Amino acid sequence: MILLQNLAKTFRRARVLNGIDLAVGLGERVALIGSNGAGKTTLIRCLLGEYACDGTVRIDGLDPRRQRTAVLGKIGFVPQLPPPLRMPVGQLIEFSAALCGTDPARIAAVAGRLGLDVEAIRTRQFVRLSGGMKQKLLIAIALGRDARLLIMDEPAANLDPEARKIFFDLLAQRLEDATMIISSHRLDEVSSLVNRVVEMDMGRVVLDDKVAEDVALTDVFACRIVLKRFEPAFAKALDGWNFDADAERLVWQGAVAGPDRLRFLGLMSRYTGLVSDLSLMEG
Ligand SMILES: Nc1ncnc2c1ncn2[C@@H]1O[C@H](COP(=O)(O)OP(=O)(O)OP(=O)(O)O)[C@@H](O)[C@H]1O
Repeated sequence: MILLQNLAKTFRRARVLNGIDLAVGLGERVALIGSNGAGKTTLIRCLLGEYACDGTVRIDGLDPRRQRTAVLGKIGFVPQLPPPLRMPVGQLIEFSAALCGTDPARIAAVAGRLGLDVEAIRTRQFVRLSGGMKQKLLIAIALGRDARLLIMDEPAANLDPEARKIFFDLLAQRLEDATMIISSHRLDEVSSLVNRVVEMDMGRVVLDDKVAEDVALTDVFACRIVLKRFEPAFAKALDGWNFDADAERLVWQGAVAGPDRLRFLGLMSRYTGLVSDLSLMEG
């Protein structure tokens, strides 16, 4: 469904994507993780055809630069930052619905589930809504249609906890019919949704893990983590995982149960700057 071959993107002289090869098939749900500036948003913008780039980008065999309308017709997209649209909310919903061939009422219904009363804000300019309200509306536009491909860039970042939960419930209802790419800083939040984790660092893919659904309930992984320096926050985060540390508290060892593996990696992804080595060995 998605094919990237030797994808590279340079802004002025800075190489931001550096030879990315990635194939995402039908039904795959990818968590795109990585620290700030790793290149996640740039990769997503290349997928949407917003940037000219080197290498190959194909969505269902189509080139998003040359066949932009056809490609965007397939994608429900939630951006990280809302566009500064002056259009009133009602008009934006009508416009988006017409563009995606869906019923505006479907969009309003999803917004309602997320706690956004569209009728009450119909005449307000989109740009004047709060950050969370904008996010809810953008999610409603992406989910209130039959897109087979959902691309979401930090979609839950501005949502309150209740809306966050409903949003993930809504996505869970699409597991059977949609291929997803969700960029997130919180792998623990998306781990129950995804079946593949792609981690980026400095414009490259540094981890590509498809095995989430193969991991048996009984699998146990021996884990060893080496830190560059000790930080109390790390020790606190490992509380409850039953890890032992050496005297300097730089080398940590323990066992991680198979089904907890993604949640554990999500936890570790918050400490990428601190970890110098991490191994998970199937026992
Ligand atoms: N339009 C642009 N012009 C110049 N540099 C850019 C532009 N967009 C992104 N960059 C640079 O590209 C690098 C990757 O940025 P990108 O937004 O893709 O990272 P990210 O992984 O999405 O980060 P975050 O988690 O902070 O959203 C950064 O160094 C950023 O400064």
